[in-house]
Amino acid sequence: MSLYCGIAFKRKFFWCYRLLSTYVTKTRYLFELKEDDDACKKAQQTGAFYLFHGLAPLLQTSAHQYLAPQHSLLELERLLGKFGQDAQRIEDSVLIGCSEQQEAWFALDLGLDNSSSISASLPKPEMETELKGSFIELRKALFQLSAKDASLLSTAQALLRWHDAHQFCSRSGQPTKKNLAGSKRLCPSTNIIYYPQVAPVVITLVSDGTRCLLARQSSFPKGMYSALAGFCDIGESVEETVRREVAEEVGLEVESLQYCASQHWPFPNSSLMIAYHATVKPGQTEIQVNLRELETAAWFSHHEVATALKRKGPYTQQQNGTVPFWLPPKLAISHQLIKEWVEKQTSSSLPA
Ligand SMILES: NC(=O)c1ccc[n+]([C@@H]2O[C@H](COP(=O)([O-])OP(=O)(O)OC[C@H]3O[C@@H](n4cnc5c(N)ncnc54)[C@H](O)[C@@H]3O)[C@@H](O)[C@H]2O)c1
Ligand SMILES: [Mg+2]
Repeated sequence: MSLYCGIAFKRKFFWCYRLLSTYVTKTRYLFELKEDDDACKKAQQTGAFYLFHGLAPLLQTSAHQYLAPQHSLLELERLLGKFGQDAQRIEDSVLIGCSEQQEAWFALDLGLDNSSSISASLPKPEMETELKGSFIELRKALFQLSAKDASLLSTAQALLRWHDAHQFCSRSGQPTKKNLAGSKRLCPSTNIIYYPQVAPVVITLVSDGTRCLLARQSSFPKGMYSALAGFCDIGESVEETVRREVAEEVGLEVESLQYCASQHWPFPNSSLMIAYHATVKPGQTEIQVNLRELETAAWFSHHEVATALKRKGPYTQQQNGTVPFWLPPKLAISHQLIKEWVEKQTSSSLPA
């Protein structure tokens, strides 16, 4: 063995036997389950299942919060048997993550009518009674879930929706087949592989140095304002999308940009929200609202925004006919963006 080979061998040996961190081990395990149907089938034996009906997750109520119950494979087989369904239906489930102890987590929709005959929709009220919970629209429940459940159920819903909408090959028109984990679909006649899609969306909090710009769409709950958001067009960088969206929606030109954070967002389909702080020139702040996109937009002072952050909507109309101005709840990235701006303004106004 040459000196070079000896060093390479030792390096390889060290690499294989080095203790991997829990995070790396978990990531590699999930990768294996996505690539290998047999490994995924084995993981289902000891895994936990989250149930959905027509894309609404099964939830149980506990002290002003919703909990997402998990079911074992055995419980699921028993449930399907009770409703005259074949256990083969479990193959429709999708992998959504795993615990640090490598317990794999799956999601299964019992209400979607699949192209295969084994997957007829199961009756919702009877299932709810049997499962001692309710299937609740994710949009209504999201902000009353723990951060972990919200993230898991958002991923699950996005993935289940994508599979439901991509059962046929867009080239051949033939049925596509999902791999067991649900990380892709294959058309057996053209060999085209389809992967779950995510739409990039920018969300921008515009500031003129002392105030920030917030807007409303008519579809928002009454009184709620948020930062400006918009889908990326094909061919654009995210920076270009920020500039275009701000110009399109409020008629202002962005001067500088600063990246804040990103978030998966399951509505309306599956978006990757990419959040930015932006500034406009102090002298160029006159808003021209694009009424085809927004109901209204306005500048708000630090004090107004800091006060609104403390309010928890949604609100109903008050006796004088007004609704208090409030902001999206904690789990939404717009909240994080606005909170960060408020904190930055507070610290920059403090004496050094
Ligand atoms: N998580 C948060 O904090 C947060 C806050 C605000 C908005 N959002 C999300 O951001 C998204 C985008 O905001 P917006 O509605 O102002 O976007 P927008 O300003 O781009 O306007 C929406 C319009 O864009 C078009 N469009 C282009 N590409 C699209 C695509 N891939 N999917 C759907 N429509 C597309 C449609 O005509 C649609 O009506 C919304 O879906 C909203 O749920 C999330
Ligand atoms: Mg918009």
